[in-house]
Amino acid sequence: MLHVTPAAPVLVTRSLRPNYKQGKSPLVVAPQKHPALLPGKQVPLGRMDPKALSSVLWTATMASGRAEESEPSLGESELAVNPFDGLPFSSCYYELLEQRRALPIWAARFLFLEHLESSPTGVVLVSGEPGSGKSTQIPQWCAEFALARGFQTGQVTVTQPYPLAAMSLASRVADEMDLTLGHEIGYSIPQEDCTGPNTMLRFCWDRLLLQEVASTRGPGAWSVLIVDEAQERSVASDLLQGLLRDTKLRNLPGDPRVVVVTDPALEPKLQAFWANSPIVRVPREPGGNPTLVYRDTVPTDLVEAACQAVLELCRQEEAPGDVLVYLPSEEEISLCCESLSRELGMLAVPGPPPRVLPLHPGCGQAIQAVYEDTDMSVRKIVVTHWLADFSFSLPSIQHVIDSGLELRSVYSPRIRAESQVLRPISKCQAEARRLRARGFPPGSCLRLYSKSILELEAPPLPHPKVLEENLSSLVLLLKRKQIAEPGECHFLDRPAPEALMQALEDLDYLAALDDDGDLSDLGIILSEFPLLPELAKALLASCEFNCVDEMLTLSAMLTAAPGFTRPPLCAEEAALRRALEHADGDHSSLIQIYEAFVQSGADEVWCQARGLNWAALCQARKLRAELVELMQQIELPLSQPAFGSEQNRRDLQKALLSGFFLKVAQDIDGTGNYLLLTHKHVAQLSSCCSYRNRRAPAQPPAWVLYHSFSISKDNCLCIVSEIQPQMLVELAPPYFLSNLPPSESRDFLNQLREGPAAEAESSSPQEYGDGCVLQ
Ligand SMILES: Nc1ncnc2c1ncn2[C@@H]1O[C@H](COP(=O)(O)OP(=O)(O)OP(=O)(O)O)[C@@H](O)[C@H]1O
Repeated sequence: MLHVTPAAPVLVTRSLRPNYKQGKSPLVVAPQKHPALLPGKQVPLGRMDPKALSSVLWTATMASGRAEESEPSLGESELAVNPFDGLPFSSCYYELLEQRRALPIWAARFLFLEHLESSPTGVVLVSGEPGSGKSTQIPQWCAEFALARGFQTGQVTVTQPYPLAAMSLASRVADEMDLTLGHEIGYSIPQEDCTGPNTMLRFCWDRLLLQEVASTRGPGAWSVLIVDEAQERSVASDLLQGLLRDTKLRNLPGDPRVVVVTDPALEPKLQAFWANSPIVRVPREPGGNPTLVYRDTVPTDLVEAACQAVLELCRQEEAPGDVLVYLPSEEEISLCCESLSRELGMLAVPGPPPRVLPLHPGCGQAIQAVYEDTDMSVRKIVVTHWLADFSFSLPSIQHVIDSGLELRSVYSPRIRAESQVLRPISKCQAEARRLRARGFPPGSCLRLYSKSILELEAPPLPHPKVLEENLSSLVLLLKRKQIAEPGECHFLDRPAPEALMQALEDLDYLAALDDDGDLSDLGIILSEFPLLPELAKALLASCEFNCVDEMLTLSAMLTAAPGFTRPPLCAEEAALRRALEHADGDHSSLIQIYEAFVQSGADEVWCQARGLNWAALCQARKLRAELVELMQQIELPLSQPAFGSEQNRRDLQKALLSGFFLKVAQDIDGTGNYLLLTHKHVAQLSSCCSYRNRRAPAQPPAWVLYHSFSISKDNCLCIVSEIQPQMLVELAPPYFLSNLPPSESRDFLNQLREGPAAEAESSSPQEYGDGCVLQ
């Protein structure tokens, strides 16, 4: 619930406020908050009649009305106060207001506000093309609506499918509303909560909101919930909509509203899903269509083809303007940026060389650079992938180069494996990319593929992620607080029954469910952690095995820094990296890398020299601190660091096996062909695995535990450590072992269980028996 600070009875100078924005007039004024923000002056709950609505909307949204008509003189600006903080608008506000009013969505403002007030379902749909102003303007109008109602049911929350988009939008909207980021406007993304007690508009990663809703943490109430970028079909966005439609999340007092924002391509599906809800269609931008060119064949080297196309544009004097390049993956973005930076520096064209900017999740906060207007005479080349299909609208783009492919991770529940799938983008994404080059004058869009590929191979809409992800975390959340049975919940597209069954089975093996299929006490604790269920289980088990310190590091590294390395660029880098490898396997190497990183003082240059992703390691450090806090809140014991001792090595193995017993493989012929116990699938160690890099003639370990299995390029096991089968027998639930598909490995394990292990168990219950406490 939002706590609104009453107006202070003293004079306040704006310059005294933290994060005070440039450009605001340093006037000394008495705060003049909107009456709804003053104590005892709140607008009554419930529906308002249309006249009251228009009067309240006028007051709330037109408190800045003088401002919106035209930029006032200095004397007038002293009168025009921001209704959200009672302070005069700055000159920046008026500049941005001009830009806002030019957005296509501005024409639909009053229609939207009317629907928000009067929608019979409490839900409003908004459909408009990328760049029309949906993500930046709708939240502001909802904040005005909520202000008119006194924020009685909480803040306005906007979900985004990508954390970086949430962060970037919050910063932009804070500027547009002339408010302070971290105060009235905030954002919540993994390991970063930039909100305060007075935050009334919050941009939130959709997954995080779902986690908050399911757990006991977080606000859990809102005046308006905006589900933005619904066409991205993230699991959390689809699920939130399902729960909202089933009114599982809408039994809140005070008539909270829901706004679902989408690209026009998903509009028919959403309209059917949200029957009887009004829809606001944003008028099309009047800009001309870009010239569209197809290539007859898909180039074998996409990076090279994209670079050549950029260079060609830069050589043409008649083709000024910024360029947006779409490639399939982060790796290709990096290669393309490196190559372009090299070649553009040597290009013989007048003026300064263009600026090359990557735009992908690994960029972190640096992502905002794509919006910064440095020198207008410097051309910007932004290289990106699916992240900028619908988010990150850049107004200066004139030319688009579209590879037409995307690399996505797809999970197969049958073999519990991720695969990296290179596939054509959907027609909807191709159209969104083309529209980025609309404008005055219209630019160009080069598709590095043929028209027939688009027509015959591209699906109409982006793939729903609920059909492509491991659902165990989702099912855990649904079971929490008994929000809904996964099978009963309405989804825009129902997840495959096989995927739900596998998720339930995995949770059952982890002892997260009780005999009735409800969440067990252990399951409730697991659901509190922002970790994969098996990793959360390993962390809990580490309390039993006295290795919490190391497991915390490992959990943070496995979650926040999965892509923390790239293949070494040179022999020196490879040697420095090899020095960080640990003889006990990849998990211990991760701990060792983290500790060395902390010892270096989180030094970026130290990371670069070893080919380590500095931003990912910083993220891991933040997550580790968050996990420590969570452990303390739940009153779980912490332990002293003991990394490197023999006892600690064994303890870590036990803790890991308690969560990851489903991910064990045996080398069946002594040559590195590993049989996955759960599916009888054979895989090899990944080329990054420390066991592969050992000096010959080292033998690969006979039994391993792996973190993930990918069938994409090389059918490989990633992040692998040796285990003892005896330990597996002791720590995995007995019925898991009996349920394994028939194999020599299974027979061996069952023999171990029935034979000496049983004796060992009875004679030495302390050895491995501790794990049973958690089962
Ligand atoms: N983080 C930002 N920094 C600066 N300007 C921004 C930022 N985000 C959006 N804008 C500006 O706001 C305009 C409207 O973008 P907005 O994101 O609201 O459109 P949209 O319809 O939601 O498109 P999309 O679906 O791509 O998000 C853009 O043209 C851009 O100029």
